Amino acid sequence: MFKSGFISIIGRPNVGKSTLLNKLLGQKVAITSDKAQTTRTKIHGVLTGNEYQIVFIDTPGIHKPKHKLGEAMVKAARSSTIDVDAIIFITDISEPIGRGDSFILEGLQNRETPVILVANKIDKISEDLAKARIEELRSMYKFSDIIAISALEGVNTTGLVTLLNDYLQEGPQYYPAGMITDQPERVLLQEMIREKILQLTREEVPHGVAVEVFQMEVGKNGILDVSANIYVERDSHKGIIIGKQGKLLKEIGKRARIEIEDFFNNKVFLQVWVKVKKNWRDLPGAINEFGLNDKDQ
Ligand SMILES: Nc1nc2c(ncn2[C@@H]2O[C@H](COP(=O)(O)OP(=O)(O)OP(=O)(O)O)[C@@H](O)[C@H]2O)c(=O)[nH]1
Repeated sequence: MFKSGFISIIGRPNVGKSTLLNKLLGQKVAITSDKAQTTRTKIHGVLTGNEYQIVFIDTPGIHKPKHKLGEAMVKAARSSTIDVDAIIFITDISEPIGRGDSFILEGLQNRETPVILVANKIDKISEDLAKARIEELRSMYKFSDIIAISALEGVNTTGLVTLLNDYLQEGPQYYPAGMITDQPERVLLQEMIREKILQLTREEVPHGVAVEVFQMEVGKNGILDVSANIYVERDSHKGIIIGKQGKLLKEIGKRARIEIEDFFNNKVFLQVWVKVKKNWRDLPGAINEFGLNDKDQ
């Protein structure tokens, strides 16, 4: 009997949702960073075994939105919990349980969908402390299962897949076996470039960055030509991203090119430009244009 199902991964920003998804799939489909609010849209990741298929939905971290983009992100995360077979509520167990966690759990009360507590980052704290925090969480919600893992180090992640199999139902294979994400290649490239910006800049800048790949074609010489615009919200941010004598932009381009070459197994010529689009995170038009609206709503 073939089993399948949809499982949504939700939690506060920065708890490790995307890291978990990538680990479960054995391939990077969602970018990660040490900055909160890295993921901006819902991302489907597909795990296919001999007898099962799990479609994971990675979501933006649930937070108090400060602009229209934030509102769209939280809406995307919330809508992902509807019509799924199970919800993974993932938390960073190395940090004290805070208002952010209880806020999400309150929103999940009275749901019929089972909620699995995934206590992540156990590599960072003692077992006793992890146990105490898990107990505290258990008193806040009636979880259908609880598992402690390290998404980064892959501790207990296969155990999680085994556990998730119990939540699947007899059903079709929704995606072909070799497909691991529904994101178009263009979007993957945009995200790869944005990840490098997140890695190389500090708090204020990366949140206001959007990347648009507007050209992607293999030239006669066999090299893949990729051209992209990086949009920032302020002139000062443009200067930061370009860096002294263009150094930072060069490094962003270099790191992104290496990853894109690796992804396509092809030589790549990457060109990037930095443009200012004032306060785009509050412009519904720009959010639509960058594909950041929640399409299911
Ligand atoms: N030590 C440790 N770090 C982890 C673990 N899982 C994730 N991280 C780190 O936590 C940070 C956030 O990880 P992400 O996967 O981007 O978190 P996210 O929940 O998807 O974040 P948003 O997109 O902002 O909602 C990154 O620096 C990860 O490397 C873990 O199990 N152990």
